[in-house]
Amino acid sequence: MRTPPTPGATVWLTGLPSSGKTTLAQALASRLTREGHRVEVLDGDEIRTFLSAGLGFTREDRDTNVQRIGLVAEVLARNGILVLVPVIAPYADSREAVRKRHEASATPYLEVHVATPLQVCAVRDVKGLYAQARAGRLSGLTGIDDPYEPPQTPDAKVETQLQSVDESVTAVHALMTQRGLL
Ligand SMILES: Nc1ncnc2c1ncn2[C@@H]1O[C@H](COP(=O)(O)OS(=O)(=O)O)[C@@H](OP(=O)(O)O)[C@H]1O
Ligand SMILES: Nc1ncnc2c1ncn2[C@@H]1O[C@H](COP(=O)(O)OP(=O)(O)O)[C@@H](O)[C@H]1O
Repeated sequence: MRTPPTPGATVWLTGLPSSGKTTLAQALASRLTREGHRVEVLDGDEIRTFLSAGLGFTREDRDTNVQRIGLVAEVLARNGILVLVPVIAPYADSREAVRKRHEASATPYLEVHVATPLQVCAVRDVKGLYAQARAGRLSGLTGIDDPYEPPQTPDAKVETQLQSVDESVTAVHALMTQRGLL
């Protein structure tokens, strides 16, 4: 007898720039793929090059970006894919709308707060954005002079400043298993 297929799901990784969203999503995707799952990573930078081309970083544009990504994620997840979304999504109401979209189709949705402290993110500064902001060459950087509303009740909180990438992957993987998604 065939075992029933596991459902798809969206796992949204929200957090500051350089918090570890992309690294965690890619490492988790590799593990899930090795385990035989169908996985997609909706990478913020790639989405902004195509699906959200032309959008900037005003509140309105970020909301539009997040809702577009939420729609694509829900469509994929509803059709059995595990969708990992490493996107800042700084506004709580915008994240809530994405959760509601998933609830409306009974599609599993997990919100993971990649809760690396700002000071650690600013030292990592993977893309040099914090340095640009310090030098006065970039304004509206999330966490510096643009808001980041931390999730009040995330499904998980990942403290990457205290863990290796493997440990963070294991934590999210364990949550997905516990919720019956794997
Ligand atoms: N002003 C400003 N604020 C925040 N981030 C900025 C900004 N300008 C460019 N970037 C780069 O764009 C990436 C964020 O895109 P997202 O689509 O994830 O952001 S959002 O959810 O629409 O707010 C983000 O990627 P990550 O560093 O991977 O988070 C940044 O590299
Ligand atoms: N436990 C961890 N999880 C994820 N990233 C980590 C962790 N520990 C250290 N890092 C490092 O933090 C940086 C995060 O960068 P990135 O994933 O591009 O962040 P973001 O996508 O949030 O902007 C990478 O250099 C990564 O190697």
